[in-house]
Amino acid sequence: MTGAWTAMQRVFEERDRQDFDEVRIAGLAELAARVRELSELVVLTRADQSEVAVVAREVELLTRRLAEAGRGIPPGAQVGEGGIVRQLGSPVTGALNPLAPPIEISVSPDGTARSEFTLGVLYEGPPGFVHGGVSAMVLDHLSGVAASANGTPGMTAGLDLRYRRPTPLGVPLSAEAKAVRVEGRKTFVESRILGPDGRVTAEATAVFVMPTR
Ligand SMILES: CCCCCCCC(=O)SCCNC(=O)CCNC(=O)[C@H](O)C(C)(C)COP(=O)(O)OP(=O)(O)OC[C@H]1O[C@@H](n2cnc3c(N)ncnc32)[C@H](O)[C@@H]1OP(=O)(O)O
Repeated sequence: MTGAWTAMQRVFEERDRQDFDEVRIAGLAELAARVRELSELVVLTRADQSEVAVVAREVELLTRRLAEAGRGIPPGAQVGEGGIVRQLGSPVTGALNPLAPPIEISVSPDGTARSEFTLGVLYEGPPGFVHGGVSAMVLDHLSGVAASANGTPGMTAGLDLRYRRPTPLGVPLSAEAKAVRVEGRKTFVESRILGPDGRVTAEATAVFVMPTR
């Protein structure tokens, strides 16, 4: 293990030492889900201006209420089926992060990381379609899980994306990633997102490098 990697592991360990039992995690996941719904309605609401102002004030009061309990450090991780590490605050998979869709990932015995998910209006790029940066985020993360599942984790050093066709919003998508080659500290991972018709919408080749410093 190297300096930067060891430092990151230490941060993870410190976060994992926090008292986040299953009940607390479930409670915070529920709160995150409600905030996610609220966020979507902020984009979609047809409420008039005065109602919007009242709701904004109420949300401000709720935020203050949580702030009164003080700020801690982000939550740690859960180890799920197949040893998959899921950071609870991740912007991709984190059940406790309202910005995360959040997507669920499983890893099959051959090391393929897979996910099925739907991305709503909060992730829109071109009207009716997923933002390209969001697709990149999903593929980066899924590829990282595949590299870890291969026993060769690392930091994303490169992500080469090809957007084949627009990725539709609000319909079931699937994605998969698999490590295809390891060269010293480098792990190459291929990944793709498929639309509901099974056609590839975006694909990527990522290289993960285990830091030396
Ligand atoms: C389970 C959780 C999943 C989470 C998934 C999400 C992952 C992330 O978001 S990680 C965050 C984004 N990435 C980063 O912040 C990384 C920032 N960069 C770094 O820390 C460093 O540049 C790092 C560690 C990638 C490489 O550093 P360092 O070890 O000094 O690299 P360096 O010595 O230049 O290169 C190592 C090798 O990789 C190769 N390499 C570097 N970049 C690339 C690239 N883009 N493509 C191909 N090869 C590359 C080099 O050519 C070199 O090859 P060789 O050993 O054959 O000469």
